[in-house]
Amino acid sequence: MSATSTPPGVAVASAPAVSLRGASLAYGPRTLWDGLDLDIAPGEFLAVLGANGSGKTSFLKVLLGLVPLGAGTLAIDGEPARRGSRAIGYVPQQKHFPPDTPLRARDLVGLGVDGHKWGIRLRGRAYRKRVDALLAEVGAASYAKIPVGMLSGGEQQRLRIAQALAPNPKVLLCDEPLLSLDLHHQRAVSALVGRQAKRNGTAVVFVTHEINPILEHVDRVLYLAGGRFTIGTPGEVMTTEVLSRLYGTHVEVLHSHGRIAVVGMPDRVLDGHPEELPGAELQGQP
Ligand SMILES: Nc1ncnc2c1ncn2[C@@H]1O[C@H](COP(=O)(O)OP(=O)(O)OP(=O)(O)O)[C@@H](O)[C@H]1O
Repeated sequence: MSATSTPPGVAVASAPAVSLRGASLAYGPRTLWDGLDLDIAPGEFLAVLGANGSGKTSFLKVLLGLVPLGAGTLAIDGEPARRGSRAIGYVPQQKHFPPDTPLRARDLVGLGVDGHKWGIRLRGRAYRKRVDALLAEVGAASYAKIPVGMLSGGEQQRLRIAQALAPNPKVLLCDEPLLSLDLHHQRAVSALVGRQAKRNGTAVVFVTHEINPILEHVDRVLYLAGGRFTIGTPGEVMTTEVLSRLYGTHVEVLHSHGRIAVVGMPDRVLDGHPEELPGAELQGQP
């Protein structure tokens, strides 16, 4: 499948929010991906899928400017990737705040609103209104004044998402943001991120093990496995033929009631060769 393609339903006129050409990443002798050509358009929602260790988080680290490409080029909003770019919002893989963190929920979200203006914190009405709106959007208004360390993992995660959305970024990078959320909040957060893409033109890169909670929002999938990848719409990528070819072994992709289950995925794939068979992982668990 061709790697560089225009996402369906996304306007072609605008310059890409993310552009990779001939990109590769390797740690020592191990290549995670190679020859990656990919444009992500403003407003596009890209899901990044793959087994443990396939390089999903590393892909985000490259976009964040934390890990250099081995070869090829990367532009974020037309500029070379760099640490601390205001064009990027980032929801990291979840870590708990220590219980004694001296920050209330609304202060954490507020850092996303004015965190870049060191020393000039004009916390007036507009600031408070924006923080209140963000808290309401992620369903966190009721615990706005609670210290973050006292909150549950799911509650903390909703705050991180609000913080990442605060500057209205050009590109939103999410690393497994639904992990500790219950089903209701998984749906709410997925819809919020989907809205951010479509209404505000934010390009979303969403790393996940489980495509079902975000399926209705996803434009394209980047699927990584054993040093190889494939890119396309969920309908193009999530098929028995395509994933069996990618994994180099037979996996079965089942579609039922709008959900997708991948059955028979190898536990680990190293450099294109399945290591252990027959593992099974369901992507369709409710
Ligand atoms: N700095 C590093 N140096 C060497 N190897 C690394 C480094 N960072 C990651 N790796 C290796 O690269 C591979 C991909 O790691 P990465 O965290 O990107 O995978 P992932 O797909 O996000 O995995 P998971 O689903 O388990 O979070 C792993 O085998 C990991 O051990």
